Amino acid sequence: MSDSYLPKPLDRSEIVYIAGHRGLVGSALWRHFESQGFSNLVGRSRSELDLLDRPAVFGFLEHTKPGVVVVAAAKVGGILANSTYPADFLSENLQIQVNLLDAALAARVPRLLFLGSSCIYPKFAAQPISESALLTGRLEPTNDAYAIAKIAGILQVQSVRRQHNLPWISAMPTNLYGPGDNFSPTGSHVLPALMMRYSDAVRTGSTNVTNWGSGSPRREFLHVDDMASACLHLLEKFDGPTQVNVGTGEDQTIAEIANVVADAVGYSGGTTWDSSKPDGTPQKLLDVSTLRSSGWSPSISLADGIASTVAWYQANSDSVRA
Ligand SMILES: NC(=O)C1=CN([C@@H]2O[C@H](COP(=O)(O)OP(=O)(O)OC[C@H]3O[C@@H](n4cnc5c(N)ncnc54)[C@H](OP(=O)(O)O)[C@@H]3O)[C@@H](O)[C@H]2O)C=CC1
Ligand SMILES: C[C@H]1O[C@H](OP(=O)(O)OP(=O)(O)OC[C@H]2O[C@@H](n3cnc4c(=O)[nH]c(N)nc43)[C@H](O)[C@@H]2O)[C@@H](O)[C@@H](O)C1=O
Repeated sequence: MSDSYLPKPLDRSEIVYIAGHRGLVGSALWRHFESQGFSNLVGRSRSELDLLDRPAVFGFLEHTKPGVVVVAAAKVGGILANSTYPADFLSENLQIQVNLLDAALAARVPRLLFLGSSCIYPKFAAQPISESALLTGRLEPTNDAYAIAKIAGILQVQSVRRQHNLPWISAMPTNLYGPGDNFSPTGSHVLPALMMRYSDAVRTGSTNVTNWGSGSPRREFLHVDDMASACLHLLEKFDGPTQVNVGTGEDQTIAEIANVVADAVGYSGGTTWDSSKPDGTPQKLLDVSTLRSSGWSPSISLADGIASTVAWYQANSDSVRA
């Protein structure tokens, strides 16, 4: 039984496959693993390996034989994308993760980290949300399809542990942000959207900005470089069947966050709120005591993280993903 596995430092020459290595999280994982001395990182772009192509995924993992796999590939988007395209979010995410996990099992990959999301928890879970809240209540409708796919991934990891004795683990990140984010005006998460909107207002001299929803929902944000460091920490220090929450343990209202972004870009005009857009879940603050007690805590403050990401966005605004 995998409960007997003792987590240990990873061999820096181990083959580490980062699925989704060009995305927000995957690219941060790549940077972090490189900075920690890993010399055999493997990544494949979608044009090189479409993770929806099951035989191709099996062939790739059988041939590559990684010692570690991190599943950071998924169909990801903000509240509007999730609520507009639920069938795509459900189907693509189920296929990507089932293909990767089945192929990793066939290749007997010894260590695997599956990434889910804090939206797996019930809409009205007690705050802060502990890992034990999983499957105790109804999901938030704007992202229930995506959440169900992620819950299936957690269950698949737990099932492989039980049935096949492999020490695979799962982590549930809170809302993430940082360089390399998706800056699509309709598809992105809130922070990149605010950075674009307030930067544009300063550039064009506009004196009003309109954001989505009421501004009252509370969210917790973690810089993606901290997320990458938490992933390596978990791979080296944690083992167990229960998914581990990854966050800061602090949250703010969206209106407060909007003010931080406005200040970071030097915007001094007004802000209004478009109530025709969804608020989503009222609060999503993770209980991060499991991760903290394993010896990890974040190192990038929200103010510093927003300031550096704004600077990154302004330097790269011609070439960001949209
Ligand atoms: N961003 C966030 O706030 C949060 C993210 N997470 C989780 O973290 C993980 C990574 O998310 P994030 O980095 O933000 O997402 P991104 O959209 O930035 O990156 C996802 C990556 O997956 C790749 N991918 C998607 N579909 C396929 C496919 N069919 N074949 C090959 N590659 C594919 C994308 O490739 P391509 O670039 O070609 O599209 C991209 O590189 C996900 O599991 C997500 O659920 C969890 C909580 C919050
Ligand atoms: C990470 C997480 O991300 C998604 O859930 P979410 O936390 O609701 O994410 P969001 O970042 O899109 O919105 C946060 C809040 O912010 C408000 N808001 C204001 N103005 C904009 C705006 O311009 N864009 C967006 N996207 N939101 C805005 C918005 O109305 C909401 O109240 C999941 O679908 C799922 O993918 C998931 O797991």
